[in-house]
This record gives sequence, structure tokens and C-alpha cells, in this order.
Amino acid sequence: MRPLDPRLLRYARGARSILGLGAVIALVQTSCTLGFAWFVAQLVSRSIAGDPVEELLPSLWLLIGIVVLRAGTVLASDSVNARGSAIVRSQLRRALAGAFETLGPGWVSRRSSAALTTVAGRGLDALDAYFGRYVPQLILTAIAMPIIAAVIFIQDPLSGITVIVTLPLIPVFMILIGFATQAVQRRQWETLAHLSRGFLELVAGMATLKLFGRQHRQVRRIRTVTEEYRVETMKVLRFSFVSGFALELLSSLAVAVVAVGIGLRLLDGSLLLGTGLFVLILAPEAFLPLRNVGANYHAAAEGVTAADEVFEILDEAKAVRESPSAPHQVGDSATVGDSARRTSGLVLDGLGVQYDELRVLDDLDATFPAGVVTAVVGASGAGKTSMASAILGFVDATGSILHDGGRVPPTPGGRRWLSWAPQRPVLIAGTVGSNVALGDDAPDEALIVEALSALGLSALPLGHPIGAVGDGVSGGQAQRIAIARALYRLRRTPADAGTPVLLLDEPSSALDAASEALVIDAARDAARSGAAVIVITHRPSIVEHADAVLEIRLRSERVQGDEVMLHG
Ligand SMILES: Nc1ncnc2c1ncn2[C@@H]1O[C@H](COP(=O)(O)OP(=O)(O)OP(=O)(O)O)[C@@H](O)[C@H]1O
Repeated sequence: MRPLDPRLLRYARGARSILGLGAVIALVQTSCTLGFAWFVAQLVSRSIAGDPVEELLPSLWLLIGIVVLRAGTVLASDSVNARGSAIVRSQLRRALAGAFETLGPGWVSRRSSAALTTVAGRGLDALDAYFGRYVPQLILTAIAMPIIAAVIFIQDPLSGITVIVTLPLIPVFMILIGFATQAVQRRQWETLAHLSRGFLELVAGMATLKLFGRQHRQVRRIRTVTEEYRVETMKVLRFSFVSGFALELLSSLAVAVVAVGIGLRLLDGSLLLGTGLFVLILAPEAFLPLRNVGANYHAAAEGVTAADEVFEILDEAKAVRESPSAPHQVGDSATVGDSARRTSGLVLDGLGVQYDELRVLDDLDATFPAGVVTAVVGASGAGKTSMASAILGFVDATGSILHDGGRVPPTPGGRRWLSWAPQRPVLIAGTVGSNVALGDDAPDEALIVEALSALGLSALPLGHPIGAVGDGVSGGQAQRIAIARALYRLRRTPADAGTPVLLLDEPSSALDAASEALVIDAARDAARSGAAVIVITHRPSIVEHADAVLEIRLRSERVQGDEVMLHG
């Protein structure tokens, strides 16, 4: 772990002001430490020398003032660090949410959702120890240590040299401990992510696990991972205890050496009592912040390990933002025919999609004209949803996508013309109405009612509550609410967005024949109003009512030049 990761300053702007304020507070604290040591040494040596109390009173008042000021700086430092830590964590969480948006649903779907929520939740919370305790001590060390060491050297060169020689031993020792801890800390963090994943699977899949009698196995797995987590945590703690002990021993020995030197010179009279006392009080203060850095290192390291992962995600999103055409190559193909450029609606020209090693689509050409319902059919796994994901900008794709003759950008933004209902309906906690008008700042109630009625959901009140994962409605209702959302968005397509495109991915997979007929009517109405309608389906009844059919064959069954067939 680097003492201070520069990426933290880059991604969490709030961190800069905390560091600035922390430096000012550290400077005041160092002045207080020096003042405190000076006045205590003076008061003791002058009392022993027999100075009258009245003459000592001004120094006493100053000492009391310094003590109060020092307490004030501790209070200020605590509140700055607590507020700063909260600001930084919320800035990093916002940046992370922005990164997820940039990287897109395709990226998120390839990651473990449990690991992502652990890093964004518990992981970033662990930064509290880093900001609340570790960083302030690091700043104090950088400011107080050289000043105090210099003052000791000026007052008593011999003690100064002892302090200057022994001080670097502590950071050297800490670096060695740091190397050893890094691996255990990462293992502890990975086990935690593993544990979260196990719990998520147990909770989300409880019904299935119980039905197949696998719940005990899952519980046993969690028990094993919990044990692994305990072992890893104990390893981290062992390092923490040993390093705390060693740091304490090192600094105590160094202070003892200084104290013995001062004592001997006080005895032989070569050092004044005031100076000796001053240096003796100051010496532990030179080691204290560095010792505290070491003591807080392990608590901070968990947050830093998590922050490391956050920074990797933020860097990835930054790279995508800076070169949007690098991973997503849609729009790179050389020439697109004139007819494609003149088509109102959507044209795919040589579209290719690949997931790591798995090539799903290659060189797919298709036209989805305005006013036409096109059914997209093909065997399971042929790549129909992958084509939809490419149109949505969710996956890396090659080739070109043209909307009204203009190239569609590779990232998901800038598709005001596109309305989509996914294969698996995603409902957000709220109400039926808020789900249909999702993303609309000024929802049109009449349109919401119209979209729901078109799908036979007029009996469902707009205010009907929906839970976090679509609880509160049936599977078929959830699917129709998701389609109603697409119909609502279609009706709200801005006039200057061009030909509206309605993309429905297996819209009737959870519906009965009557509801399916309503979906077909809604798709036909949309085409009549001028939209290009694409319906991915396995249902013969939808294919029958389509104006055109695009068949995507499994890659293994494709023949060169016969990748797809379009029936008009
Ligand atoms: N995010 C992904 N990462 C890796 N492979 C994927 C991903 N999404 C889909 N695939 C693979 O791509 C292939 C095509 O999947 P796709 O979902 O496009 O098929 P589909 O034609 O829509 O199938 P279905 O009719 O069953 O919905 C499948 O082999 C699938 O396993």
C-alpha cells in the first residue's frame, strides 16, 4: 500500500481540502507540542531554582492556553476527518455509479454483483479508518517529525542525532511489514467477496436450492468460507499485533537512549536542566505520529484494498470515456451502401458481436424500416438478444448501425429514438405508474394509463406498490409493465429524434394467448404510427402477424452468404 494513493486525490476532490485543512491543523498541533514542552520544562526548572510564584504565573497561564488550544485542535481534527471521510466516500460512490453507467449493462453483467456491492458498500466504508485515523497521522508525521527533530537537534545535538538516526528505522520496518501484509490483506478481502456471493446465492436462490435439496450444501459452503474469512482475518490481526509491538519497542528504546544520555549529562553538569527536560518531553512526541501511522496502518489497509478495486473500475471507465471508439467499434466499417443511408428506420451493416473467445454474430446485415413490424427468430443462443444489445450499445460490436442513415454512436447514450423492453423485465421499487414513466421528469398520466390499458392492465392502479425486485406483481404483469414502459417511451419520443424504434425482446414469454394478442396489436399500432418495430420471439403467432421475418441461425449452422434470411 502506498502511503497516499494519488488516484484518491484525482477521483475524490473532497480529499484535497481535507489534506489542506489537515496540514494546517497539524502545524498548529506541532506548535502546541513545542510550546507545551517548552513551558513545562521552564516551569519545572525555574520552580526548582526557587523563582517566586508570581514570576511563574504568566508562563503557567500560557501553558494552560496551549493545553486548551491543543484540545481544540484534536476536536477540529476529528470533525474535519469525519466530515472529510463522509464526503470522500460519497464522492467515490457517485464516481463508481457514473463508471457503471459508462461501462454499461454489458460490463456489469459480466461481473459478480455480490463483489460489486461489497466493494461499493463495506469496502468504501472501510475508508473511514483510512481518512479518520491513518491519513491525519501521516500528515502529522510529515509535518511534526522533521520540525521536532530539528528543534531537538538545535537544543541538544547529541539527542538530536540519536532521534534522527533511530527515526528512519520505523518507516523501514513499516515498509517491510507492508509488503508482508499486502498479500494477506488481499486474501482477506477476496474471501469477504466470496462470502457475500455465497450469501447472495443462498438468499436469492433459496426456493430453488430447497426444492433440489441443496440448501444444506450451500449453508456448508458458507460455513467453510466463514471459517476461511476468520483465518484470513486472524492472519491480518497477527501482523497488526506484531507490528504494533515492534513499533512500540523500537520507539521506546530510542526514547530510552535519549533519556539515558540526558540523565548522564545532567549529572555531570554538561546540560542545563531546562534544556534536558525540554528535549526529554519532546523526544516521545517525535516518534508518536509515526507510531500512530503504524498502529492505524492495518485498519486503513482494508479500505485501501477496496479503494484499489474502485480505482481500477474508475480507470477502466475513464479509458472508455476518453476513447469511446476503442472497445466499441460500431461505426468503424468502411463503406455503407447508399440505400442504407436513405432508409428511414434502422439498418445493421456487417454487425459482429463477440464475448471474449465466443463469436456470436458476424457480418449480420438487416434492415428494420419505419412502419414495419419485423419478427426476429432463431434457435436459442443464436444471438438475437446479442443483436439487441448491440443496437442498445451494451456490448462491444463491429460493423455499422445506421438510424435514418446516420451512424449510431457505440455507447448507450444518444438513443432518444429507441424504446426497449428486455427479455427479463426489470422493475424498480416504486409504483406501477413510476415504473411505466421511468426516467420521465414530467410524467403524462393519461399516456401511462393508455400504455397499461393497451396491454390489458387497466385494472392495476397506478399507485400499486412494487418492491425492490419486482415484488407485488405477477410474472406476466411484470412483463406487461415493462412493455408498457417501452410503449410509453415510444409515445414520448421527441419529434426531432427521427424514426422511433420499438425493440421488444421475447415480449410474450410469460403471457397467455389473450395477452399476447394485445402485445401484437400494440406492436402493429406502433408500426402504423410510423415506428420501426423489432420483435424478438419464438412464438409462431407473433411471426404470423409480422410484416417481415429475420432469421438468425446458430453460428454452427450458418453457410457462407446464408447467415440470415429476411422474408418480406
Ligand atoms: N454477457 C455474455 N457474456 C458471454 N457470453 C454471452 C453473454 N450474453 C450471451 N452470451 C452467449 O452468446 C450466445 C448468444 O446469446 P443470446 O442471448 O444473444 O442468444 P438468443 O438468440 O437471444 O437466445 P434466446 O432465444 O435463448 O434468448 C449464447 O451462446 C450465450 O451464451
